[in-house]
Amino acid sequence: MPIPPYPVIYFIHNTVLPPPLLQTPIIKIMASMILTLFSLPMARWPWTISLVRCRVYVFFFVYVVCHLPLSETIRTAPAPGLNLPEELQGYHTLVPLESLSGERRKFFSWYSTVYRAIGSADGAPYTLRRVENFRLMHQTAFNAIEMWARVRHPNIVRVKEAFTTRSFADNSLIVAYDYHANAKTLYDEHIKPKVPTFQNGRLQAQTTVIPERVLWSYIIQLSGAISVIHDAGLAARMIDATKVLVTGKNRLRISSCGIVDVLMHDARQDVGMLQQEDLVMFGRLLFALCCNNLAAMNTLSKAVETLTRGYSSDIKNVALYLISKPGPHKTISQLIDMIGKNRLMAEMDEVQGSADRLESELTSELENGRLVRLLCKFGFINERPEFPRQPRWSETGDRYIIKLFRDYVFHQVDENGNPVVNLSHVLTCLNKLDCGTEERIMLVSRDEQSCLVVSYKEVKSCIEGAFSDLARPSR
Ligand SMILES: Nc1ncnc2c1ncn2[C@@H]1O[C@H](COP(=O)(O)OP(=O)(O)OP(=O)(O)O)[C@@H](O)[C@H]1O
Repeated sequence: MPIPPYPVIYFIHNTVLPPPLLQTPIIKIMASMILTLFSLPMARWPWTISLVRCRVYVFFFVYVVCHLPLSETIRTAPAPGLNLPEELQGYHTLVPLESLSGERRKFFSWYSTVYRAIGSADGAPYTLRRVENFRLMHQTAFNAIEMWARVRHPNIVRVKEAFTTRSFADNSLIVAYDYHANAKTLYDEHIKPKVPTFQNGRLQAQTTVIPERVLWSYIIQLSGAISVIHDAGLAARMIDATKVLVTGKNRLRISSCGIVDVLMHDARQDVGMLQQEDLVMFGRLLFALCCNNLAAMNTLSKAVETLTRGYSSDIKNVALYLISKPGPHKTISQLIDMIGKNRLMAEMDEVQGSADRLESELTSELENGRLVRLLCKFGFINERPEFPRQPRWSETGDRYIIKLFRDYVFHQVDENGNPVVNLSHVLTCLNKLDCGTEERIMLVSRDEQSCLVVSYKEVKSCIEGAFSDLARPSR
């Protein structure tokens, strides 16, 4: 079935059905029914459905089915009914990453919304933070964004660019960032009250206590990020549980960098002072995480008490140091010294261990990729209906070996004639084929009239020959 061109899908998506219908379970059921229908032989299709109409429906429902499980990972459909611009200075397919209904918190004095959008230049997803009704007074406000765009750190969400636009029917400021699928804020991950669950037969509120080991990892990651920001002559100005993202297992990234510099451009402030404020904000964040409460610092003595109950004196010292009075010796490097080399080494070991785990996962995916490529070649070569009478593809030609090998791998039967479905046999054969080993196997035709002894190496060269023959533009 040909893949429908994007404009067709887009047209159907936007015109045929009202958007809310796209989300309903009934559509899912209808979609699977139509797909089943399509998979039936043509003779059994209801006569009322013409081939063309059916194809349109199928394209549409395949499209809907593909897009229904919209998750943080896959957001490809433009958000319906929100009147979002279709194109925004090199971005398209805007999808809000937060609810636009209900009470909205202000971002400083402005309302802001975060969208995921696709960059037209590279097709990659980006995050756009839009500040509503913001009038840019001086173009120089974007100088800071240029400095931020040069900052690269694994614990900072990369700033891409900033621009103003009237595409939302107001004066909006847009700052574009890298997009991290499935990102949650620290607030959502640890502080937001969770739905109560049944435990030991009773409905109980869920509390999340962050283990001390994880907290140290957070402290180390954020210290590294802040250190790079301060070294670049900048200040983060937004170290807050709602602005630090968790993008993987305990992996933190400071988001929304640079935006405050643009918003507050006119109130020029000393960078040194702002960097001192970063440290205090970092301390507040630590208290919020340890006490499970964003406003923990409002009653400091209680917050210190809670922290002391749950964590070591080293954590308490770090938190108190961060919220202490600014001073020339209060710096992020001083904090890194306080963390100590043992904890830094432990974090490094953890990072290397996790890199090893990822690499080994990736290696098995590579193996899978090789096997899928081989299977695709098989699919292309076997049972080509257009060559039944050509000698090379006949029962005596070299392509016959491929057919017998396919039977050897997939169509073996036991002594009672029952199919043998043995995945490890298939994988072993395909791996030997991929390596082209010298090991020889006996291939027997289905009528047992012909029998060939060949090596995997020979089968491999037959397959490669047949495939390159097929792939040649003019045979
Ligand atoms: N770079 C990013 N990549 C992926 N998701 C992001 C990115 N930045 C923000 N998000 C997601 O967008 C959502 C909204 O972000 P936002 O900063 O507005 O958080 P918030 O909790 O709604 O804060 P506020 O209450 O201040 O609006 C969050 O769920 C966050 O996970």
